[in-house]
Amino acid sequence: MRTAVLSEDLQLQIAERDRPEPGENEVLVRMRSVGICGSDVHYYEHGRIGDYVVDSPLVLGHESAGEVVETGAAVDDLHVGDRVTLEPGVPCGRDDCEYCRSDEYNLCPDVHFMATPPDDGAFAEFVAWPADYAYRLPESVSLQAGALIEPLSVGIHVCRRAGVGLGDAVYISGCGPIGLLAMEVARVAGAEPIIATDVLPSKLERARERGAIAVNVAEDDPIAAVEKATDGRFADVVIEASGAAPAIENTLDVVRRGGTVVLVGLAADSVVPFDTNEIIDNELDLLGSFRYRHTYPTAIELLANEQVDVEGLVDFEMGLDDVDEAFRRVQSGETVKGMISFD
Ligand SMILES: NC(=O)C1=CN([C@@H]2O[C@H](COP(=O)(O)OP(=O)(O)OC[C@H]3O[C@@H](n4cnc5c(N)ncnc54)[C@H](O)[C@@H]3O)[C@@H](O)[C@H]2O)C=CC1
Ligand SMILES: CC(=O)[C@H](N)C(=O)O
Repeated sequence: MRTAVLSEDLQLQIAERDRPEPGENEVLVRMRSVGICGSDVHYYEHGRIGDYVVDSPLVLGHESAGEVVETGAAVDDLHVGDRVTLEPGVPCGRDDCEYCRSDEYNLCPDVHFMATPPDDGAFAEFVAWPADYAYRLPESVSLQAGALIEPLSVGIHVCRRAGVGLGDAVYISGCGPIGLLAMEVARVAGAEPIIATDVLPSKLERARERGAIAVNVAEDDPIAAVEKATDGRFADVVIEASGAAPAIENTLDVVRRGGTVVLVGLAADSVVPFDTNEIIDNELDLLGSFRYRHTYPTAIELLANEQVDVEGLVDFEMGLDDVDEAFRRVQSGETVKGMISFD
């Protein structure tokens, strides 16, 4: 089968690999649609994210959907022909794992996560995956939308962490896929107004189309903008989804007293100055949000009910053979989401 493999010297090339055999609790999925995530592009450019280093050939891609073509002997709830999306993180599930036991499985330290060294991802014609982490898609949900359940899940988890609710003023910095999808979920939860910031007009336009007050922080003062939008009250919830140091610093200036700040964007340099007394004086809840847990069924429902739009994020779709060109397009920074489709 064909796969797109990133070599140790950071060449992204098509390589032939053996088609995997599904284990007894696995399904074999013929891939149909796989999104290119910022983390894929980061590995492609730098060969590492923190301690995860591409020191042997790695198949990228973790936003995936396809069709079941074979099932393991012990799988009885999925069948050949089912259209599925794959949750890319499979925790260890051991009884002595505190996180798996407590159901905070996204925090399992021994998770296997697609396209995170040494675990291969989904830019491959076939992927064998545990059936427990493969979710059937209703007919009304396209395979492209199914693949984008992964970043949508990040948005659901961040809104759950923040407890976004009816009438909350939500401020989101960063209008990439994560910021925009957090915005979609916040809107469904009843947030109003939503103030979104970025430094690129093309990204801000996507936020505006989705009903947000869009602020270009390269030109305008975000603090004044949020003050005006909330009649001086400031944001109930701040979601930082850019990873940019100035935006992270800014979070404390745009949140109301007693409000919540959730950091989801990963900073290139995680040492960002914070006025800790401000956190205390204003009794802020400062939270982190890491991937997601129990979000796939919710995401499928949101899509089936047409409550959120994920396909509107997609700028282009290319075949697996053009994967390198597709990565270069995403690298330009002007697109929100590029997809690889399979024949
Ligand atoms: N915590 C988690 O579980 C996850 C974290 N991430 C992280 O979330 C962040 C967002 O992911 P994507 O949307 O895929 O990235 P992205 O790179 O597509 O989007 C980031 C956006 O922030 C904008 N930006 C840059 N400087 C800014 C500033 N000063 N103020 C406001 N916006 C600014 C950029 O122009 C860009 O549109 C990344 O740091 C990524 O690594 C992604 C997935 C999961
Ligand atoms: C940080 C990422 O972008 C990636 N989706 C991950 O969850 O590792």
